[in-house]
Amino acid sequence: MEGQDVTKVVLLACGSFNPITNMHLRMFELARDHLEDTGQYRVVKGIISPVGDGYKKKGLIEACHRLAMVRLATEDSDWITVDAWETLQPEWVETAKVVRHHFDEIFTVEENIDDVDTVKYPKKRRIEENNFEGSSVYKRRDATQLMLLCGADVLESFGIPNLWKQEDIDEIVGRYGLVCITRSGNDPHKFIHQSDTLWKYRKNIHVVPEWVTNEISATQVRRALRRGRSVRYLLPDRVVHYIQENGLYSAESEQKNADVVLAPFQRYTGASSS
Ligand SMILES: Nc1ncnc2c1ncn2[C@@H]1O[C@H](COP(=O)(O)OP(=O)(O)OP(=O)(O)O)[C@@H](O)[C@H]1O
Ligand SMILES: O=C(O)c1ccc[n+]([C@@H]2O[C@H](COP(=O)([O-])O)[C@@H](O)[C@H]2O)c1
Repeated sequence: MEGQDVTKVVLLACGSFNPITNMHLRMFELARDHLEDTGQYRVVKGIISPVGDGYKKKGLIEACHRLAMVRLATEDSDWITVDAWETLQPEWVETAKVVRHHFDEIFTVEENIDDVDTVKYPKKRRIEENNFEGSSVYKRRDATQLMLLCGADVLESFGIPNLWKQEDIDEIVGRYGLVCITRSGNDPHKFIHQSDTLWKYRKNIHVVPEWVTNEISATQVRRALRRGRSVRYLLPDRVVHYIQENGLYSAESEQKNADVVLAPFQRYTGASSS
């Protein structure tokens, strides 16, 4: 029987998924094992949220295809799902807003369950902490916690000057929590140590080591496809077939958005989108 102090967790992964790879799916398995090993959490759901076309990153193919591939990739999973809300927004949505949207969805469902329960039990209100200090996110004991799941490159991108808004980092890490999968070339522990913000919220950041070095990246997959090389076993078979049937990822598609001078996420940095 589950202990009183086990917190239910929903994991949310945001990214281009251009295309989804086996490593994206593996991230969820690694994160679930790591969190559940602590005895403090039970992971009840994983959500993949592909970025919309408004992100305008170079080489980003149409959202409908990226979404279809994630659907095929998660078809057999009994806990990892795809959510199209972010993907279908006409403009790029900052990640903090995406996390907030999903939190509100979970909150609404739980409040509705509470409303039904009120007939028998007094209504339990969720009390949000106004400041994000400390590790506990919500005072209501049975509330589901939403955590952002990402690779160490995304965590380290918090340090790129003006790329992320400071208040968004505070909200994501301080209010919700982060699960970060190590990636070769990144040192999340060192990065957390060197950032005052991340150090302050370190109890909300779960760093998950990937012992089997697995450097599948969507960039490498697109490159292989452009060159007519096999990508079998890097991606779920159904995704490989979808790419073949729809003739996705060519030299031409890699030039998509190449003429975009300043993509929305580069609004402050002017950094290259390639
Ligand atoms: N090999 C990997 N190890 C750990 N995390 C990964 C790995 N590949 C992707 N991720 C994480 O998956 C999430 C979504 O990633 P994204 O769609 O940008 O894939 P990507 O392979 O990094 O893409 P690209 O090569 O196009 O930049 C991000 O949080 C990213 O850090
Ligand atoms: O919210 C932000 O300010 C922000 C700034 C840069 C990147 N992001 C998100 O980080 C993810 C990065 O994905 P990718 O494929 O560009 O590595 C994607 O979901 C973006 O929406 C978010």
